[in-house]
Amino acid sequence: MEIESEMKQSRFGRICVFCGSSQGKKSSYQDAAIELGKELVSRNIDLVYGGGSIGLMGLVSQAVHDGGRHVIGVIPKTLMPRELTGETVGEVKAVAGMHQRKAEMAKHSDAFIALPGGYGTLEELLEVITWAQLGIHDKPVGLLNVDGYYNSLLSFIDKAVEEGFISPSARHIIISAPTARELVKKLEDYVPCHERVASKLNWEMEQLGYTQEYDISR
Ligand SMILES: C/C(=C\CNc1ncnc2c1ncn2[C@@H]1O[C@H](COP(=O)(O)O)[C@@H](O)[C@H]1O)CO
Repeated sequence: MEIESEMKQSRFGRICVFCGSSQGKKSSYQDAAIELGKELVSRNIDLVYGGGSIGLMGLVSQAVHDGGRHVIGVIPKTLMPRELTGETVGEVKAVAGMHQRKAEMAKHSDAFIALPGGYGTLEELLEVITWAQLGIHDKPVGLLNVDGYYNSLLSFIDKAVEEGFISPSARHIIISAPTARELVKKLEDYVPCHERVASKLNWEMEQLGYTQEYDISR
């Protein structure tokens, strides 16, 4: 029993989940979103996500909310009408636009997980990977590779390493696993080991026009 409670003690207070605004064709994608929500609840981790109730976003947020953990949905004002994104559970943070949303989601999270999704999910995932590579943050980034959904992306990234566009140490930024339980366990154990382009710099997202309140490294 003691071992069980030790296992559930997380180093993360909040995890940001990127995922499809669609549900995907296979029920395994929907099951994985709910499983991930339950896994966060079992480890007392709160959720940060893109807001709304559509697609996998709705399933993961509902599962975390139903389990009694806090949910923060970060949503641009233009996407706030209910007919666009549905009802948001938990706390809603309204932001000016997509860039501010990503910075705000990152700032409030201790780690990131991508479930299956489309362009939006890929863009959010690749941005936090790029930020890790640059040394803007050193928060773990996980890919929930449900039913091999991300196999071709992982192969492409390996190809980019082979061809000299991604350094082998930066390849280690992405942590992947087929189930939520295995993935969160790996994220808990993650130690950053890539060479940062500009380590220990106090990034303030100046390039995006944000001030110190958007420093996501802390
Ligand atoms: C475009 C319209 C509705 C989409 N509604 C969305 N509401 C909230 N957040 C969204 C929406 N669409 C994309 N996102 C963000 O991107 C990620 C999912 O995108 P994907 O392309 O489905 O993978 C998600 O994490 C959100 O942050 C009106 O027709």
